[in-house]
Amino acid sequence: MKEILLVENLVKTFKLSKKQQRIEKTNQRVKIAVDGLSFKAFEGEIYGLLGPNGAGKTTTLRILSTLIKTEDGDAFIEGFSVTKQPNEVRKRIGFLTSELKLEDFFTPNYLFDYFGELHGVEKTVLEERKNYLFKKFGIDEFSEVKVGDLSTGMKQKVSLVISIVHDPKIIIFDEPTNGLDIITAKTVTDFLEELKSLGKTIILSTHIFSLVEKLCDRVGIIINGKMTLEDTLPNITKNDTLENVFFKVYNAQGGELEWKIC
Ligand SMILES: Nc1ncnc2c1ncn2[C@@H]1O[C@H](COP(=O)(O)OP(=O)(O)OP(=O)(O)O)[C@@H](O)[C@H]1O
Repeated sequence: MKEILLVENLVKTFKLSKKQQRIEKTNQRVKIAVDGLSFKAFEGEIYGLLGPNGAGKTTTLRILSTLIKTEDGDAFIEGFSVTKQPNEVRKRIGFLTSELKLEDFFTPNYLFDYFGELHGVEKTVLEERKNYLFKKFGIDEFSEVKVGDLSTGMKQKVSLVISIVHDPKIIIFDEPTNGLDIITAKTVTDFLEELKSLGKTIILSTHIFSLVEKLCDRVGIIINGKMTLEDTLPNITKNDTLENVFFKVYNAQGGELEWKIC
């Protein structure tokens, strides 16, 4: 198996404002969001980062996507360092988060072309890719409708196709089905499986056990910014459910329960 992603000892801390201290119920001025995190992902696999709210999943994925800088350690995508070669990394990754907000004024058609050109995708390739993806996600009917007038699900689908406009080798999804209705969520999860079958590596963060059980080849459980358990899904679950395994690990860490109900 070819190693596509290598994450070594990432560390990220945030200064907490008074308001954040109140929310986090702490007097500490600094929050260690990611605490020496390491893991690997291989070609053609779906890797799930599973963890409760505030575990450090989003922060980790934002470091891998070169949106924020790590304070220590490094991560390598096809051997390129996120700290030293961010431009090379950006060519090879697509990043999607439900927090991504597309500009309301533009149409899906315009945005796809704009980001495609930004990534230097050749015009005929871009057109072919757009036709395929817009048809697949039912965007073609809305391609000239301004984003501001689209439904939430359609906006999310547009964000998804734009995140992969440059056909990246590794696709990073932060909570890929968050806020989607069941039909759109299924379209997205089916598409993740299709990407995997094309040899792409997918890293996704989630707190939904069933999503991990359905999709992921390997799983890393993050608690308090630390990797507490990492293995293939069958090795992690053995004869148990992922949920049971997770709570055993979580309780062993002395964690307080803070888990979204899905
Ligand atoms: N910009 C920031 N400033 C201060 N604290 C932050 C910032 N970003 C994240 N944090 C804190 O870092 C910790 C990890 O946050 P992160 O968003 O990475 O967790 P997560 O695992 O993605 O959680 P969730 O499932 O809720 O999205 C949390 O305690 C969060 O409040």
